[in-house]
Amino acid sequence: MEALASGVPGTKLSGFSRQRVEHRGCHRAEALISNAIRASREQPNTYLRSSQLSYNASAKSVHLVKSYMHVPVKERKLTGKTFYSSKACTFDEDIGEISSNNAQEKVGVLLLNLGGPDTLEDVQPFLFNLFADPDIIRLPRLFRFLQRPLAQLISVARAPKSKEGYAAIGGGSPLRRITDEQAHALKLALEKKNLHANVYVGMRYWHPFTEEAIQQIKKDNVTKLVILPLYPQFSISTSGSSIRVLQRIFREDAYFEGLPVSIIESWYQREGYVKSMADLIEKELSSFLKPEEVMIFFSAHGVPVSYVENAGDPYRDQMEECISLIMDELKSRGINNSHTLAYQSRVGPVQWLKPYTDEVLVDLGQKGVKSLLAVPVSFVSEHIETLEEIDMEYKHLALESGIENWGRVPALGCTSSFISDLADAVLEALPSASAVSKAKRNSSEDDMDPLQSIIKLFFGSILASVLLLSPKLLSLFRNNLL
Ligand SMILES: C=CC1=C(C)c2cc3[nH]c(cc4nc(cc5[nH]c(cc1n2)c(C)c5CCC(=O)O)C(CCC(=O)O)=C4C)c(C)c3C=C
Ligand SMILES: [Fe+2]
Repeated sequence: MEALASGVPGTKLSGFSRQRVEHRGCHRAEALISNAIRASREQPNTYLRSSQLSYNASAKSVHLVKSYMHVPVKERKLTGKTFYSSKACTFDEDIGEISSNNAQEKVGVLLLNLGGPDTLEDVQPFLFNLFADPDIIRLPRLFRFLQRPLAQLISVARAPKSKEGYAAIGGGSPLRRITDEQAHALKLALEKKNLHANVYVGMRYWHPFTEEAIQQIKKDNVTKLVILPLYPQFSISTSGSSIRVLQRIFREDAYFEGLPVSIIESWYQREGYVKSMADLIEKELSSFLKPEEVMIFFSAHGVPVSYVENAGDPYRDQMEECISLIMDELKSRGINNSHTLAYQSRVGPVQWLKPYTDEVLVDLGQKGVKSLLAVPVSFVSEHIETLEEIDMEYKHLALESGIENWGRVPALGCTSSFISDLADAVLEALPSASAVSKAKRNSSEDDMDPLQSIIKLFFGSILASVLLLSPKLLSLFRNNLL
């Protein structure tokens, strides 16, 4: 192996990711290096840290290893685990022919998603799974043993309200069907691009569970795996939670420990995604009588403020960056509508990201906005929060508040430009697949001595009883706020 070029200095940065691009034939070696340098300069917030190009004479291939860093849009003090703040960066350069899989290689793509109840009977157990997730209800370590009893309590209390919502959209979530369709479309798109891969679906809170998909991947003897969460932006509560489940499984299974894996943590910044969103918005705007007067209303799923401000969740930064990329794309097409971003679907009594969608709608109506186009932006399938919350609740509220013309952009679903871009993301991620090293256990609780555990349990139980029987909590149940 002969090194051809290396080294580009970086600047003050806060995390880095590595991408390996394989290119057949060495005639474009110099061009690739200069492209990489140019691309790193053109990528906002991204800097090429180093690059190394080597030529393998026997394989007749050139390897370009690019290490580059990402600086978050706004510097925030991250007190949480830095694991959550990194993201896989990709260049939109033409990397030439990507090697299609050889005979022994079995590529798998695992799509991660939230999952939803198939029937009304599934609603309460689905909610239990959701609230039992420590990435959804983040209890202090001392109270972790309360996670499941609390999940039981909250899921039973919330089920009637959730059931009404699912009943209004046909008696269950469409998420499983749509995600299966996306998986099928992605498999076809990959085949078109010369990659034969099995595409699996792993849901976090309902069937088919991530654990089921993982068993199938092992059965199929997959030799390289790309993990693709179907959330454009990363949040601790969505992609982070699913990746945490995978990390636990991988740690405990020798097969997965040795399996080359590549995780695409977020992809809201991909040109294909941004353009596909802009296409949908442009099309929907044209259905208004006076398209130029329509306000584009991005409605993102909220998360509690504490995720962003205390736990280092990059979600809000990524969401803001995503909106500005979509608006830039629209501007480049001569579409200069006004726009705004608000957060929907808050649950429970804590503070969530603001401004809240319902409050902004009322405000805009009062200020005299007459035409509004709602754009769901955290998720790429139709689901309860688009079909019920936006199309029914928010539409009703908007019309009541003085907005006269209402429209809603559909979710991307199986839009071909979008699926084709996801396929490109998979192809670009494949070369960097590497075995997941055995993560160090960092839970001091696992190593706690038995006496310490008993003391914690004792005081924890007293506090828990006080908490659970507190008038505030009981009134929340009565008022159906949970
Ligand atoms: C209680 C905390 C919740 C956080 C944090 C949260 C983050 C979050 N969720 C999505 C996407 C979806 N959530 C969906 C349903 C749903 N989510 C919560 C709670 C939190 N979500 C609940 C209680 C429910 C159930 C429905 C309800 O009772 O309101 C779904 C819908 C699935 C479906 O069945 O159609 C999606 C999708 C994102 C993107 C996100 C953080 C960024
Ligand atoms: Fe949610």
